[in-house]
Amino acid sequence: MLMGPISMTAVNLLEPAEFTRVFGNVVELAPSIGSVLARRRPLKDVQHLLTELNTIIDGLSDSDKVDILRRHPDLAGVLAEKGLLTTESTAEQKSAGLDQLTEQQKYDLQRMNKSYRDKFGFPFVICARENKAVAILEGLTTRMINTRERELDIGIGEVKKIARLRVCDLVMA
Ligand SMILES: NC(=O)N[C@H]1NC(=O)NC1=O
Repeated sequence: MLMGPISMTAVNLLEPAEFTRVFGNVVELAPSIGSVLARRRPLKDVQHLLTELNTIIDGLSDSDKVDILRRHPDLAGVLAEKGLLTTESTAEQKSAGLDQLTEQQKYDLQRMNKSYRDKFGFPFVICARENKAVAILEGLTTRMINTRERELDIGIGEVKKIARLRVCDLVMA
């Protein structure tokens, strides 16, 4: 069991299965991304790791990108209410103050999340650690009017931001 951030030297030495275990959730519930990343080693530094990770994500087909978005839990959704989020997502949603919403805010967010999913066929994804609850509610309203193609792009951009912060928690700078 690894405790705390690890050095890049250690990252490069991890057995493939161990690497996938450690990096298997930098993209939410997408361990296959971790496995592909394992094969891109040796990695010079954190920046190199992040560049490779972004290249892997950019190289996915549109349908695989949609699949990645669909692995993300709704913000302040049913899974959050039931305490069934991943450890990472729990901390992220908390950092945005999504565990402190008023009943009205929670209702609004859940209703808008549903409209968004109905329109685009994938959930609204935003990097919660870079946004507070009010900004998330505003972002959802603004992004709702975009095209599906644009939202796939923005959503994947947010996945990369989430992944970057998760990587920074795992690896020493
Ligand atoms: N729907 C959505 O954006 N979920 C995510 N965002 C984030 O920062 N962590 C998540 O799980």
